[in-house]
Amino acid sequence: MIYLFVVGLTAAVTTALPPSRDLNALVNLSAERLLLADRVAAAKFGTDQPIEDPVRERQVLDRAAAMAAEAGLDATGTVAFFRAQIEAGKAVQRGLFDRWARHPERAPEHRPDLATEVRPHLDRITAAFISRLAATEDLRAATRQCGELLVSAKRAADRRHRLDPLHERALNGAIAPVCTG
Ligand SMILES: C=C(O[C@@H]1C=C(C(=O)O)C=C[C@H]1O)C(=O)O
Repeated sequence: MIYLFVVGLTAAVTTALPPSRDLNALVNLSAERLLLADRVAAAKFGTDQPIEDPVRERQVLDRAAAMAAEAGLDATGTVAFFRAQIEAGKAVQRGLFDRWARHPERAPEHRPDLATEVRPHLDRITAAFISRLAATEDLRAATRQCGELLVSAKRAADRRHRLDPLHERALNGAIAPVCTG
């Protein structure tokens, strides 16, 4: 009950954004989430915590679906969008594990705490995503306009975050569902 109230309140606040004319903020959030995968990987590398955690994934997707419903977004499409974010994030984690195993000198020295530091940040990004998905609902269709806006937003995010090939490829996967309507 309290949970539903909090979800409702969050959605009411997060959907208050005016409609967007571009996809820049949405794609930027995807890039930010992928950069956070570096901290997720740093939290897990050298521990027995696996990259993939199906229980946590279910929680992320269920929360996104609940928030989508509150915001009047299509739950199936929203879950597909978050599934793409999760898969892209795991691809980054795998790439970093591989890199750090081959070059231990490049492995992070600090191990952030997944539960208290990193996942709360990911949860805030989920709420921001819902808000941005609602603000871009009109733009996100299988149209040429959406495709062009997506290419432009992707270029802007690549430049802004100076993404390396690992993150750049992952971002391609993360934004693939944006123009599927
Ligand atoms: C980010 C994590 O790693 C993986 C990716 C997840 C995600 O992108 O939300 C969730 C669980 C894990 O499968 C995590 O464990 O929190």
